[in-house]
Amino acid sequence: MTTTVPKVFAFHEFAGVAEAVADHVIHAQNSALKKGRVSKSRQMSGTSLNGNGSTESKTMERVNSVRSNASSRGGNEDGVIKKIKKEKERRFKIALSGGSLIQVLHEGLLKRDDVQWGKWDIYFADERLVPFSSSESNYGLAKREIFDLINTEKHGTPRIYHIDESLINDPQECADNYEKILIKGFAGRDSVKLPMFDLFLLGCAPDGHIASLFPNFQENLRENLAWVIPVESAPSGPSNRISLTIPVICHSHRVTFVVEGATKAPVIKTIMERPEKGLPSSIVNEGAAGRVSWFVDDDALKDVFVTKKKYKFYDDDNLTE
Ligand SMILES: O=C(O)[C@H](O)[C@@H](O)[C@H](O)[C@H](O)COP(=O)(O)O
Repeated sequence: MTTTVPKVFAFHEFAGVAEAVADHVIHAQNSALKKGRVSKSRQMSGTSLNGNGSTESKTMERVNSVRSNASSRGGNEDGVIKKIKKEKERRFKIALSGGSLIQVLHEGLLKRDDVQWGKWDIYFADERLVPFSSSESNYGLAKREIFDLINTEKHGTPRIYHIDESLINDPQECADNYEKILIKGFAGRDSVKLPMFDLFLLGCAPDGHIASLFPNFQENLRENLAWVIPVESAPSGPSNRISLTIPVICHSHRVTFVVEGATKAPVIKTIMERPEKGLPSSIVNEGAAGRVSWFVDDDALKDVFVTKKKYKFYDDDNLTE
């Protein structure tokens, strides 16, 4: 394994992590939707976007203006109109992990006014096979801490793709079913070898697991066919789970780790300084090289020898990406 150094953004405290992660997520959203020109990057109030992200009237205004310009020039406007409509249909595909990441997103995203929730397709990086009402359910936690708190009238309703709760007693069936949900959402397996998320958000546990991929479960880490696998006898937390696989994570447009707290310092040290140990995060740092960022607080970076960067907030008003 070659050593690939990801971008590591360091923060003095938790609040800083939450704000920066929210900004990073919204930039990924704007890049995916190419809507940067509509929103103020750190807008906390002002004109909001409706459930379809761009307002219906804005799109129609653009379509009408293309029509009248084209007809005054005697040109064919169809191609341009198709492009505008296609842009309107774009969606932001994101995968969420569970754990403390959900609290970070709660703190950072809910106060931002430029989240186009109505254009989000939300999937889960992994799920613990417990009822949604359990405090251990990733979907349940995200629902209570984020989805239920979105002002959907103002920002629209995201499409949320979770596991089928009726299958929690059968990990293989549950994984297969969730894979089918992904296949449907990503235009079918025949046409895409791997789904491509715009943004894949991960935490990292003190034992080194990411999503539900545990360091000593080598077979799971080597899986290269399935998009979703069952995980049984997990060494921490609920023992039955499902997880998206390494190739799916690494195929994402952006992969972002969010890690805080002193208990994580030893594992972060190993990930950053000893990639040859092959911890799941090191595999991702290598497999998605150039697309990986880490948002880490100082406590988790204690005694870690790595180049730290200061996060710069985006100004998406002039987004051209
Ligand atoms: O269901 C899971 O176990 C999570 O998806 C898992 O991968 C999580 O991201 C890490 O355990 C970190 O969790 P903390 O941030 O809470 O330590």
